[in-house]
Amino acid sequence: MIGIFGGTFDPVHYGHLRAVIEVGEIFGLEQVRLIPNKTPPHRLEPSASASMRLEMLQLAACTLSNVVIDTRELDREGPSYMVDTLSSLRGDFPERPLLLFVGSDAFNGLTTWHRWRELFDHAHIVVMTRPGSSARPENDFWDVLQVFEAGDLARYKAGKLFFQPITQLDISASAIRKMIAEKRDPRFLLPDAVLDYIHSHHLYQNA
Ligand SMILES: Nc1ncnc2c1ncn2[C@@H]1O[C@H](COP(=O)(O)OP(=O)(O)OP(=O)(O)O)[C@@H](O)[C@H]1O
Ligand SMILES: O=C(O)c1ccc[n+]([C@@H]2O[C@H](COP(=O)([O-])O)[C@@H](O)[C@H]2O)c1
Repeated sequence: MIGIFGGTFDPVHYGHLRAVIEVGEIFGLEQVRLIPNKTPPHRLEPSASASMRLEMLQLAACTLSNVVIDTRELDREGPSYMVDTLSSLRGDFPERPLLLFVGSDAFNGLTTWHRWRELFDHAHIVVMTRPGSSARPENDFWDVLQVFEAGDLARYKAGKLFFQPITQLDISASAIRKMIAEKRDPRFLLPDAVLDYIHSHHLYQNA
């Protein structure tokens, strides 16, 4: 099974990294693909450029095993729609179960994503429960798709919805950007190498 973890990563932090390790272990994933977006469809333009967000991700993930940084969204023009990304990954991995991981905050907006129903044609969706955000908006569709045994994800290539609690780390990129703009110290919320990069490139000086 292959894990897919998309994000803006502006910047990457320990909430992301801890989640990647935990889902890799829990589901016995052969690899987790970290996919930074180029043009996020549902939010303002990121503060750091795509190439800087990628460099920070590389610094953060270089010690993780079975993690691949996948640049297909950076290589594509236009909005970084996840349905296009999953369709392209399905082409690369025709026979493997694909697990798209989203935090509960991202899941709560899922029905506003571009062609969202088609996401399930290509992958399962695993919702990682996250502090400050309860993970189940009203939607009859979810009852049809939800499975309660992680083993069901391995039996099908796509199409199931699963909720997975993970260690709760109340860390967000927006809070880190704000701390830096306010000249506060965000150490231990993100890797030192990423923080050094942020300081040396004078990122996030303005909130
Ligand atoms: N602390 C966390 N624990 C679990 N999942 C997280 C955490 N932070 C982010 N995620 C998830 O990682 C994915 C990418 O998130 P993103 O890169 O937007 O980070 P963010 O911290 O949510 O950023 P921002 O604060 O700018 O919105 C999303 O699915 C999000 O829900
Ligand atoms: O495809 C969409 O319409 C879509 C809408 C909102 C978010 N996404 C993707 O979902 C992932 C998490 O989004 P975010 O905003 O929490 O970084 C990231 O890979 C985004 O590109 C995708």
